[in-house]
Amino acid sequence: MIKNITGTRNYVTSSTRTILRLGAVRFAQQAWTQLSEKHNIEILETEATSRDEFIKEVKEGKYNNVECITRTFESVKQTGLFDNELIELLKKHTKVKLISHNGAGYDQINVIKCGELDIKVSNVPKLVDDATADTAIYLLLGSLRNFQMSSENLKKGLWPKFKCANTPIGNDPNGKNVGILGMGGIGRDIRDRLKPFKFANIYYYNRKRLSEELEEGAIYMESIKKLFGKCDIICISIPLNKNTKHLINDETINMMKDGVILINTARGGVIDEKALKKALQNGKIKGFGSDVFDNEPNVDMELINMPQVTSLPHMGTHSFETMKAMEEFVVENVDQYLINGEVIAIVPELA
Ligand SMILES: O=CC(=O)O
Repeated sequence: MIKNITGTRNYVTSSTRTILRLGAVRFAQQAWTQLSEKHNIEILETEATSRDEFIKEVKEGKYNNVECITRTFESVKQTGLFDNELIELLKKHTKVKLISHNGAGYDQINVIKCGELDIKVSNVPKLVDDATADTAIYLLLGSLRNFQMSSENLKKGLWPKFKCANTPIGNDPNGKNVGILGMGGIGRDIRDRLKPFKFANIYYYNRKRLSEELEEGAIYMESIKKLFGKCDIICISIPLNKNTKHLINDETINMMKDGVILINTARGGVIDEKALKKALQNGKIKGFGSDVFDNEPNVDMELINMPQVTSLPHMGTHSFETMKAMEEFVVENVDQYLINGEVIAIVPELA
């Protein structure tokens, strides 16, 4: 008899299903316990603190019986990316059939390779939308009004000597055009939150135009160029993949209006940060509000320290309710897989 990590006692028999759980469980202990009570499972965790150590464990056969892997965004520190090398190794040294990722964005996983090797990948759509859209609104208002800068100036003691602690005068949303690049669940939730702010128009670009019902008054632009040419503020909410890597670069920044404000709650890799810094320096981009950065958590401090930048350390879904729901959804995907080999949310590339 083994004592499962969840505390339930299961016998490991030939029918025991093995799960490798990567990354901390903060709020879904009960869901994991219920899973252990429902199925005859064994849950393993890694002791690796680096990719090299993890690969060693895999090669030594520690995970030979693993059928499902659950992972978090942060567990990349222990395993590195789920790239070709790691996926091939896992295929060779385990029985992996499912990777259940805790997050909407799954750019850390080469899902195409997984598909080729008959490994399903599930993610967490929808549940992240509200918290991420809230974050976009915070960044948008903060960028328009220079709130982060004012707070830093306040801490530096620039008040009362200077009015508003010497913060430059900001702008209202009223009458401006706002654009949303990527009109999936998060983009649509951003649109809904933007409505009360009296923008002149809410434009969007998406690979496919939405039905009128789903558009809910947002105006479709047929190209990124048209969207960028119209908007005073642009919110980015597209996934990172090989087509969107550095989509915001010198050329596309040139398509934008002078003095545009850019908001990113998607992934840092969508923006070429060299081009971004240049555009912030020469004023083409007036403000940048972002929750995500290239090479995070080792971010470019020169960019972070620019006064026009409103920044957060990737905390779009960092709220109790959302994190709990996301963790529980990962368990639901595993449950479904254990029942019939399917998952609730397969990533679109493998659907
Ligand atoms: O970044 C957060 C997510 O992908 O869910």
